[in-house]
Amino acid sequence: MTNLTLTSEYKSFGGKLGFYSHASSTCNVEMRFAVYQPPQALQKPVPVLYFLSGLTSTEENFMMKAGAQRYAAEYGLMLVAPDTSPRNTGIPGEDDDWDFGTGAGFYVDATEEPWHQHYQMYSYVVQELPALIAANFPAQIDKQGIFGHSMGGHGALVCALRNPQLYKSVSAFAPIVAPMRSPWGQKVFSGYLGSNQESWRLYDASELVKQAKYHSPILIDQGTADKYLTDQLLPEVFVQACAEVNQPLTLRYQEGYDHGYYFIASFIEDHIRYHAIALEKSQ
Ligand SMILES: N[C@@H](CCC(=O)N[C@@H](CSC=O)C(=O)NCC(=O)O)C(=O)O
Repeated sequence: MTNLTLTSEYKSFGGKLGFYSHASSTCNVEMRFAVYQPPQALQKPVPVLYFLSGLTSTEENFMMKAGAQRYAAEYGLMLVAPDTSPRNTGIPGEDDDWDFGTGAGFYVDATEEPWHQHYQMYSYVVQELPALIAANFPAQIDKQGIFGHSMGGHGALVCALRNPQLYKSVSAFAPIVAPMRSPWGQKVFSGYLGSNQESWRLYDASELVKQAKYHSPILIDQGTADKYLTDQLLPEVFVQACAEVNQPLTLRYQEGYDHGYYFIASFIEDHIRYHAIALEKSQ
């Protein structure tokens, strides 16, 4: 494997789950990610589905808790889950808050010191990681989809809306769809991007969708018992933005579900099927 260290590997649903580390040229520090290769990948290259996790998560949470491998094996998709931030960078205070710094890279390219040198999660996810996947795994790199949860749902929407040619499908669980209006978003954008809110717009799905519609319908699941629903997630802002530009959106409010992985696991099959169909159809 070029430039990758395999740290552990497990057989799962006839396929292979591996955890990897590597020296990242984008984040200038060691980065980690997980890859699930379905059994079909033994015979031929398969489409790739990236999952971006939420605040405090690592590359492990999704693979351990979502129950996704069963469906990835059924539909023949490779799953890739990166860590949520650089770690152990030496930046003073990087571990002080659970919603800023370590575990909270927010999928932006930081422009502010001292974060700028390492916190380049947008470029890492969109450029360096897909290049590593293409070089080291049996991946159909022209068939990539992306999804995520909460902070990672925000990241997935931003990556897809800014790079519709790279991502043929996008979906999210309880995403932060209007970070410029949410306390989490305002805190991290101030720290990573500075006070000029023009630069924040590049990382706000509700702003981006108004600039350029996405080529395919977007799927979002949102629990009604999610404690972050009304102050942090603000799905109604995205609904309004999509309506303004006639962007097809399926937003499903799931009665009684909270923000956690029991919710994600309940609807993971729908999301994987949605991506499998879209990636199969894509050119
Ligand atoms: N520590 C926090 C709770 C953090 C939390 O709920 N993280 C979510 C994502 S929230 C938005 O991005 C998560 O996915 N956690 C990982 C998991 O495995 O559940 C607190 O004390 O409130």
